[in-house]
Amino acid sequence: MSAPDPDPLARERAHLAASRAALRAMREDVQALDIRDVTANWVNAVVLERQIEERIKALADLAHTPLFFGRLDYRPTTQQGQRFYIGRRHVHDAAGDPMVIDWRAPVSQPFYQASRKNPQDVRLRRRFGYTGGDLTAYEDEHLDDPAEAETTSKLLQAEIERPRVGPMRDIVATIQPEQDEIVRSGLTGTVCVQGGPGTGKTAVGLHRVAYLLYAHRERLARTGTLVIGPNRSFLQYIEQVLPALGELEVKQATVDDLVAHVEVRGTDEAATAVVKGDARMAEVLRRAVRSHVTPPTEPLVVVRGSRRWRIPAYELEEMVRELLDRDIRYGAAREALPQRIAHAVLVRMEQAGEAPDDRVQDAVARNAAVKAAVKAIWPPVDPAKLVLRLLSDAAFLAAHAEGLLSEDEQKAVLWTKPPRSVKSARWSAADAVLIDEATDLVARTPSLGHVVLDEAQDLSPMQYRAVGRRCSTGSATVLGDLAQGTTPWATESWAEALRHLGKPDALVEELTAGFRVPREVIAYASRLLPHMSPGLAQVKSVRESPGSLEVRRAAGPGDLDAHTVAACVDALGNEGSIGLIAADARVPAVADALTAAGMPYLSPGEETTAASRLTLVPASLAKGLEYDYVVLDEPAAVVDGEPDERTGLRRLYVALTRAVSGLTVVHAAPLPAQLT
Ligand SMILES: Nc1ncnc2c1ncn2[C@@H]1O[C@H](COP(=O)(O)OP(=O)(O)OP(=O)(O)O)[C@@H](O)[C@H]1O
Repeated sequence: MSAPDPDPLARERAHLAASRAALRAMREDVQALDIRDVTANWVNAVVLERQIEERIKALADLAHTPLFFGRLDYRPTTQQGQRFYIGRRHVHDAAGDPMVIDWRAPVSQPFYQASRKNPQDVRLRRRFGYTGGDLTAYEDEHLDDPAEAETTSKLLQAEIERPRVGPMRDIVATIQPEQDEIVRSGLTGTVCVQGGPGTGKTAVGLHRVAYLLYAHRERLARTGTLVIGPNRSFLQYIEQVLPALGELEVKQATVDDLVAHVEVRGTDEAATAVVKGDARMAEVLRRAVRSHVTPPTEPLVVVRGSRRWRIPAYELEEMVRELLDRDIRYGAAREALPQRIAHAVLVRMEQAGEAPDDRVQDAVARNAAVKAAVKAIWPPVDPAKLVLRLLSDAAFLAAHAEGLLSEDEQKAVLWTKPPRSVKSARWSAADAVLIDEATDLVARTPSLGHVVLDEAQDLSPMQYRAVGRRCSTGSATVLGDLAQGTTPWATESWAEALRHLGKPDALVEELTAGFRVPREVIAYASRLLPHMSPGLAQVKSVRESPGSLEVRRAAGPGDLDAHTVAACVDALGNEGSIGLIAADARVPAVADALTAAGMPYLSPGEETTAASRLTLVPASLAKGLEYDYVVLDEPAAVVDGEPDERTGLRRLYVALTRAVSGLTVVHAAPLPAQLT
């Protein structure tokens, strides 16, 4: 046993200073690189220079981001009793010895996983607390001391409650064991995470990407990674997390962005969108695309020089049948057909004693008669025009929907006033997904290496398919909460969703510990659960914050705006961000009331700053977002804003679960009965 350290904090600060100096030296080394001798040409030099610039950027020492946040001391018997500092990036000294280890490295894993039950050879785990950029505190767990009492980390609590300004931040310092398991699960498997509000699904998904990029950098650099979120404001909210972890190459998109083949200007009735989003539409489209193939009835005659070569109809038909039977895209088959025909011609030439070479084969494939035959047998299909016809031409739809869609369902998807052209059509979001499916039937959509799909519960089967084809040869992280499904087609079961995604073997994990919402607030919101998602467990909040919930009643509807504004004024008395959530229909009135009171406010997605902390959030955009304090205006209006009660209650559940530190509910109308 070594003697107790008289001033541990000073020693840790010294290590921080030394690590910073080492990082500076690493940066200076890169800056001093002279590439004149090693680059053969100008292009090489430009590429190398860019890489060097990126490396310099990656080695920046951000004053407000702690360089390390943890320390592991191994037992003397393992890792030679080594001590590792865990941080956001790897730092080494002049001799190449590590000063800080990347949180994603295998030796860092016990920082997240080791417990008294399974210490994983760790003797001491130390967590560091920072104020600004200064190391100001630490917390120790002696994992080999059975007598030491199990306590919840105060630093974790402080980290969660640290007031929010600006976009979402990373959680590397405090990833929990069950979260870490998902973060570090392998690249080849798809993981689906079911978790109630604030259980860290989004955080886990983003950290998993960072981990996978570390562990499989080259492969993913080649194939690409993508994070899919429900809307722009959500993507803006999360966009800083990966760059803060040093990952700058991950793309972000909504599902609508992925399928933007046409301009979306129209909307569908719920019943129509449900049918258009149903997986049976995929089969309707498949049939419709393949219906363009017309089996040949005439022989094909190819003239070359003085000779004529004849391919009989039955032989052409065989080629067509063979191409149709294979899992090959319509467009690829269309390209293969002329080559098949040319091959048949060449066989005949050989039989006639000619010795054609490869150039002849290509020439025959490009022969006008062959081209004309292919055009007649296998004409090009324009995906948007095909969908336009399906939705306009009742007979065409009926022919391909036979046995799949009922008459009523067919009626539901048909346009009452068919548009004249693809350009003039008022395409809906669901139509764009149909066009994406048709596009993929014609030409295979390239697959990425890994896709994170957040708020997945809201996708239709056809949307799952659209996402699935973008990771058909890669893997996915699917994140969602069945209780927060608010679309008419929201999924009721992950098994079904994963089937549509094309990943039926995905592992489904559940997160149950709630980090965002205080206990009192989650208990209040969970009263809705039995009425909208029976069977789903209530989130267990890790945080007790008495006094975090307040319900205020206005004397009458005329007083509601004033009460809501007053609640915002009170909330602004606290530090951090304030979200004022109101039913979409109430937003204009609430906005006017704020303006009249001289209170500036932001829209979701606009970054909160110390000077501007209040955001007015329509209930329909609240999903995935969070604020230190939330004022919820008129819950009954939030419920009434949806087409049915269950969706209304789910929307309310989302709105009630956005607060980190406090929720004030303001109402004039009676509260929904399920809440009281
Ligand atoms: N291990 C953790 N340490 C610190 N903070 C955490 C941890 N896990 C989650 N959080 C925080 O809890 C909050 C909620 O996390 P997140 O938004 O990822 O939850 P979610 O499950 O996606 O929620 P929702 O279902 O509402 O979208 C965030 O502020 C996140 O940073």
